[in-house]
Amino acid sequence: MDMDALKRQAAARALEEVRDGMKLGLGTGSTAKHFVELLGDKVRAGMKVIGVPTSEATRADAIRCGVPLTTLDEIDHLDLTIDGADEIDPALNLIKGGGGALLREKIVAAASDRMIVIADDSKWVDVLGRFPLPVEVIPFGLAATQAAMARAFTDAGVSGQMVIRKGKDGHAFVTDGGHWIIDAHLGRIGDPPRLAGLLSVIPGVVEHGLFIGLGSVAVLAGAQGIRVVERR
Ligand SMILES: O=C(CO)[C@H](O)[C@H](O)COP(=O)(O)O
Repeated sequence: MDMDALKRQAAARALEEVRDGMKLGLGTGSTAKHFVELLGDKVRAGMKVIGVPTSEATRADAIRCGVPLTTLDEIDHLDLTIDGADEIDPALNLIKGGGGALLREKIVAAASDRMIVIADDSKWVDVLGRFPLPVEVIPFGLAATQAAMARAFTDAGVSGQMVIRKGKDGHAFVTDGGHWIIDAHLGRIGDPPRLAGLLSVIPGVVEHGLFIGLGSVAVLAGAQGIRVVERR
């Protein structure tokens, strides 16, 4: 089975957790897009839900699929967020931000009672860090921010190249919030909560892609079927 079919299976399994009347966080990326499409089918069949999109891309998808939307200005709390991830470890720590939406994704996940992470099982890893860690930064003072990030990496026992993400036009990729992303190629992140804490206090860092304690359940689709892993 191809990867895209696995992503859709994970999305379909997560949809079983959605109940009438729920306020939902809608993730970003190819797996989350499947979820939004399947949710649109349910809405057309009469299900009443309302969603908060985590990116302009997801907003457009949700509108196309007929999913009613609101914002975290109008409501301050969500029942459930369903989102993809770039890596998931056994503690359900995540690396997110491959699609550049990590800031809104984290705000939405943090406003939710539960977060279901949907993925094909290639995203499951023993230790986070093979996927470059996205860090959303303010362009002002970039060299100083990168120097502070390098010190944080040393303190957390990791190291690696920092690459400013480029868009298709060859210029710096700009997030929905107007910031840039540095992809940090760290290899193995032995203590993700420690690194998360060290990055969070750097002034030029808007947010980082380590999601610690936010994922409640992971739904992983693989050749052998679907595995549901709950955070202990
Ligand atoms: O964090 C994300 C976007 O910022 C995505 O959830 C992550 O990149 C996974 O994407 P995909 O489902 O396309 O593999």
